[in-house]
Order: sequence, then structure tokens, then C-alpha cells
Amino acid sequence: MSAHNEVRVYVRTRPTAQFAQELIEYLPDNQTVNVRLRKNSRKGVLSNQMSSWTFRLNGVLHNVSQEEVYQQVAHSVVLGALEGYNGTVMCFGQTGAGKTFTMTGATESYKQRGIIPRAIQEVFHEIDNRVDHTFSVHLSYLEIYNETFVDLLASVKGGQTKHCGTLAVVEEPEGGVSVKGLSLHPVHREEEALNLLFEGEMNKIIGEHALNKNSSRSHCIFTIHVESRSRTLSNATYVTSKLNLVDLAGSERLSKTGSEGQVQKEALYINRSLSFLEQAILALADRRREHVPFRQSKLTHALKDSLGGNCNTVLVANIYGEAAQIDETLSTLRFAARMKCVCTEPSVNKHIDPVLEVQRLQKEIQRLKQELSFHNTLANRAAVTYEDLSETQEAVVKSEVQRYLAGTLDEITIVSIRQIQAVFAQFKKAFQEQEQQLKEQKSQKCIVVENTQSTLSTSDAKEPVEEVEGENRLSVPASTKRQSVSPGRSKGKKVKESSGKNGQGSTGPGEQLTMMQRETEVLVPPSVAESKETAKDDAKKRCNTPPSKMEAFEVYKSERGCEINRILKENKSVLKERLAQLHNLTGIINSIKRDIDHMSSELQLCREQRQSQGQLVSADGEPVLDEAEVALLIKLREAKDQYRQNYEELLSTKAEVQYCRHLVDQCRIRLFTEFESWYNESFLLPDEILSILKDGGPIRPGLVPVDKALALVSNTEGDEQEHSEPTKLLADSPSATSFYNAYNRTVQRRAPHCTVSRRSSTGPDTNKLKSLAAVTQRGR
Ligand SMILES: Nc1ncnc2c1ncn2[C@@H]1O[C@H](COP(=O)(O)OP(=O)(O)OP(=O)(O)O)[C@@H](O)[C@H]1O
Repeated sequence: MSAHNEVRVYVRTRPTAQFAQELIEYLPDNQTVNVRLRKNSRKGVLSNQMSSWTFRLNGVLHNVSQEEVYQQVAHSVVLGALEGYNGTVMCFGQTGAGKTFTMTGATESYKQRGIIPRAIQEVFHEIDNRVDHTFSVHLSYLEIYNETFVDLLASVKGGQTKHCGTLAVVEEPEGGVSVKGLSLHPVHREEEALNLLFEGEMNKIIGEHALNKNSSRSHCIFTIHVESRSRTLSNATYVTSKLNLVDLAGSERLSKTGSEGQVQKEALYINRSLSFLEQAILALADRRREHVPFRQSKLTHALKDSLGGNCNTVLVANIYGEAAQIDETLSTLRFAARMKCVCTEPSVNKHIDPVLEVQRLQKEIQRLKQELSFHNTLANRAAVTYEDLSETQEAVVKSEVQRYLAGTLDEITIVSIRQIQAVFAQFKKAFQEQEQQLKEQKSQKCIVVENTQSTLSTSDAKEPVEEVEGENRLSVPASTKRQSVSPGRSKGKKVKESSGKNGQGSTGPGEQLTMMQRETEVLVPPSVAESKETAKDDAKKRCNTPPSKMEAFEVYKSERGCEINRILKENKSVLKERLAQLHNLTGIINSIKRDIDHMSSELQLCREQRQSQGQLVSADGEPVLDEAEVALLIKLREAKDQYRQNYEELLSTKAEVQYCRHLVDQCRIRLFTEFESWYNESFLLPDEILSILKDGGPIRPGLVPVDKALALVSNTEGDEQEHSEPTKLLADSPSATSFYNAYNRTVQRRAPHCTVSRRSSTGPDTNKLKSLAAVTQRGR
């Protein structure tokens, strides 16, 4: 099928003994029709002048069998539908001209069956022949009667309806149209489909008039919906198509049909909708027209994608070739000629099955990952992984970002895209937390300023402390926050102050904090001898199926990591103590502040009373205060002193809390990192790799990530191979060394368990490569 198609148009004549040969002439090319008409004959004026018209169509079907009509008109469209092209075959013409005969044929005679039953037969015949595809076929049968949609198969059980409610045309996202609420019936055999066709025929509305005893009073669209998938190709694409077989109602001259009542009303609807169809065809045929009035009638709207879409469209113009019908014949041929100018753009309706597409993409990702690993290995970046970060790695990234923001880390080393993403995520989180904190501080400051203005005199006003975020966190206004010193620098002084204040002597929290810091700094990696001993013990634990990380972590905390775990616990308990202290101080400060507020308002009251009673002034011009007022002023000053002292202590405690948090975080990261390495060493790394991590070597057992350790072994083996049997391995192409090395390493990294068994093999290197390839295949 070409990409740009003109609508194919055929003319078919209803057989008659009075065929008007003098008016209608079919040329021998079987494509040209000449029509001659005496001028003014319509007005009853006699004239010898003739008007003539020539119509060139795709074919003339005069005195031809139903089979020939099918072959010429519909055969290629039906085959196209099985390939995924939409197709439309439509019969147009005056009433009684043989449209229904062409489309459905005589339902009682097999030989006289029309296009629809023949199309059904061909569809199932082709399906049986095309064994490399699976097909599913559904049928629908729509009638448009007096501008109303009717489902001719609504009474048949087993239909599927996507939407309930009244039938209506809906525009599909891809540009096509469908009728919402129309039932679709799955069919598996020709017979099933014919049953439905005949059932629909029974439901059609038929009327009688002078020109046709069984005149269709409606437009009918019989649609075969086909879906096809390849059995041989396992790709996710499949094709669908719609084959619309349309039997239009015939145009009628009421004077000729003599219709009355209901039949007359129907004729008016029919003529109106056919005139809209003509308008749509006129617009479609005129390439300069941008707008085509499809929505003017139900018929044009329902046929939108059949007339001007991606469809193979064929029109059969049925004419009744008697002289009395020459006007209708002429107008039918004019319509046909216009229709021939309409172009469609047939294209296959390809779709992608989402489930299969996801599977295909997953395979593609896997393949790309393998390729990436090759390249990384070639570029000496074997340690880079593309898996999701583990919890420990996430924790490390978090700590790095925090240290970077605090200024204690100069750079964050970039390792992989995932790590970059994790770093950005942490920055975002930190930013959002800061923003939230600032907002809260701002709102609190506003409240505090209001309170302060009403209770304290401006000169003595001190920014108060408000409790936020539960009991363990304090928020101080931005101006005072700046005064807090970084934990590292302030710890000595603050520890002293805090121990003195709490009267805890030499074993006070200040000293505890110093001890704790010392212990953290002492956390150096264990000696090589120690590691060797513990590695031996740990090796005993190695078994075929490693325990879950949760279980292993519990064991680790009680054995190998008990020391760091103990320090972590101590740090946590000191942190808890400091938080409690902070909470206590906040309570005290807030209570003093309430007292200050209360005394300030009392003072204000005294002043107002004094002024209302007449102000007493001393010789120096100073106002004279009464006793109660003086006592209040003294108390207020004491309270403010107390406030300041506690506030300073609070700042110092807050700094300690921050420092304790920092230590707890450090211990926790250390514990996780040590555990991760211990786990790898104890359960994942094979014995031969552990033996490479020898005493005195640069690599300490227990802190080597599993992928690095495996790469290390493969390097060693690679060296051996290169020195012992280089020509054997790469006799054909010595320049492929890097490639094979990279390949080996990649396979080893992708399938570490298989690598272990491969290494114990003593077979020749070529066999090793083969077994590696097999491993890769299985991995896929
Ligand atoms: N090619 C033909 N060979 C034999 N009989 C025909 C042919 N064309 C039409 N007829 C007969 O003419 C009569 C009218 O045909 P048909 O009902 O198909 O017309 P129609 O165009 O569908 O009319 P309407 O628009 O009123 O429904 C029928 O009895 C039909 O059998």
C-alpha cells in the first residue's frame, strides 16, 4: 500500500431491462462513464441541445457477479486490514440502486452473498493460513437511524462494552474515532461472525416505498476489528486494524418514492445526513481547506477516520441506470468523482505492549550495564558499581555532605552517578531542613518581639529562648545563634563550665565528654596479627548461604565490633544526659522569663498609678518612687541577671549537644563501615582471596570491599596467565589482551560465585574462557 492514496471509486449498475444506453455510456477502458442529458429537459422544454459529462473512475461494474465485485473492490482492503491497515468499503447511491445488495447481498443465497460475508470468509481463511501470527477478531454493527446511534448487536450476549451509557463518537488520542458504548463481540470462526451479521441484519430498520420494497432506512456500519501479533518475533509490538463496511441509506426524491408519514420523516433525515457527507467530501477533496466539517452529523463524525484518515478507502457508487433516474445517477456520479479526489494516508496501526516493552527494556538495561562494566574495566575503573547505594553507603554520603557543609571536609570524591545523585539528595535535604528551621525561628521571633515589647523595657530586653521540636531541641534567635562556637573549638571551655555548674566534680559530664572524644580518636584499625586471628575465626563462619545482614550485624556488635559498639553506647548516653540538661535549662529560662514579664507589668501599673495621683519629683528633678516600686525594680534586675546566666549556660550546653551528636554519628558510621567489610570478608570472599591479603601487605583484611578484592585476584591471575601462557590464550590476536582481560574481569564481577568454582579448575585457558562465556549466558 502506498503512503499517499486516492480513494478508489467504482460504479455499479443495478441490472434493468430499460438501461438508458442513449444517456449512459461505458467506454471500453472500463473506467470512463459518459452521461448525456438534453438541456432543459427537466423543465419540460424541448430542446435538441445536449449537455454531457465524463467521469473517470477506477472501474465500472456493469453486469458483473458478486464475486467479481468483491475481488475488484474489497479483496485488497481486507488483506490490508490483516496487515494492520484500516480499511473502509462504502456503498453510496439513490434508493433502490443496489447498495445493500452489494454490501450484504442476498442473505438466503450463498452465490449472491455480498462484500461483508465474503470479507468475513477471507479474514478467517487468511488467519488459518498465517500460522506465524496470532489474531483476535471482534465485530461490531452500528446503525444510524434518524440521527441516533443504535447498536445492532446489543441483544447478543458475550459482547464487550468499554463504556456504558448512550452511544457517542469519541476521538482517540492517535486521531481516530470510536463509538463509545458500542458492543464488541469476539469471534473465532467464520460461522460465529456470520451469525452476528445475520443477527444484526434482523435488527435493521427497513421500510417500503415505490422504489424499494425493502429500503434501508438507516446508515449501517459493520466493523471487523483485527489484532495481530507475531508468534515468531518476541517483540512488544502488535498491530490492530478496523475494517468498516458501510451501507449508506439511499438518497430519495419524495416525489418519486411517494413516501409519507414515518418513511417521509426518515427520508428527510437520510437526505440531510447525505448532504453533510457531501459537504465533508467537498472539503476533503479541496486540499486548501483546513477545516472539514465532520461533526455536523453522526454519520460524518463516525466515518471521520474512514474518509480522511490513515485508511484504505473504496467507494462503490450504485446507480439505477434507467432514464427516469438519470438525475440521481448524475448526482451519484458527481459525488463519486469528488470522492476520487480525496486522499488518505494509509499506515499500519502499530502498538507497543507495555508489559513486554518493560521486559525488553529490562534486558536492554542489563546488556548496557554489562557493556558499561567492560568499558570501566578497560579504563581501570573496576570498582565503580551501578547498583543502588547500600544503607551504609548512604550513611557515608550523608556524613560527607554534613562535614562538607560544616567545613571539616574539603572535597567529596565523586565515584559514580548514583553517588552524585545521593550527594545532591543530601544537599537538598540539608537545605530544606535549614529553610524549615529559619521559618520557625522567624515566626517565633515575631511572637517573642511582641511579648518583649509588652513586658520588658527596650534597654533591658533580652531575646528569650523558646522550646521547639519536642523537648530535646532548642531554637535560639539568629542573632544569638551566631555567638555559638563550633563544637571543636568550644568544647574545653564549655566542659569546664558545665561540670562546675552541675557540681559533679572530676567525674562530671565535661570530663566524660573529653574521655569519650579520646576514645573515638583511639579507634584505629586493628593490627595485622589481630586481624589475621579474627579472620581465621570469621572464616569458620563462612558457609554456602550467608546470613542476613540484620542477623550478622547483631553478631558483629556482640563480638568483633563490641568495642566500637560500647563506645557508641557511651556516647549516646552522654548525649542523652546533655539533652536532658538542655531541656531542664530551657524550663528554668522560660520560667524566669515569665517572672520578668509579670514584674514588668506590675511596675508599669505602679508607674501609671503614680502618674495619675500626681508625680513627686526630687530636688534633682528625678521622680520619687515608693517602696513597693523600688523592691519590684530590685527583684526585676536580679531576675534579669539570672536570665542572662542561665542563657549563657544554655548556649554552652547546646554546643556540647551538637558535639555529642557529631561523635555519635562518627561512631555509628565507623561501626557500619567496619561491619560491612567484616561481612564481606567473613561470608562473601573466597579463601584464596583472603590468602592473598597476606601479613605485612598494603591491604588489611577486613577493610577490603568485596569487588575490589575480587579484582585484585583477577589482576594477579591475569599476570600469571600473561607470563605463563600468553601465546596459547591469544595466539590469533595478541592485541586483544585488554579486551579479554576486561571481559574476564567483568564476568567475574558480574558472577562472583561462579568465579570461585572456575578458579579451582585446572583446565586450559581456552576452556576457562568458554566456561566464562557460559556463565555470562546463564547470568543473562
Ligand atoms: N446487482 C444486482 N443484481 C441483482 N439484484 C439487484 C442488484 N442490485 C440491486 N438489486 C435488487 O434491487 C433491489 C434494491 O436493492 P437494494 O435494496 O440493495 O437497494 P438499496 O440501494 O440498498 O436501497 P435503499 O437505499 O432503499 O436501501 C433489491 O431487491 C435487490 O435484490
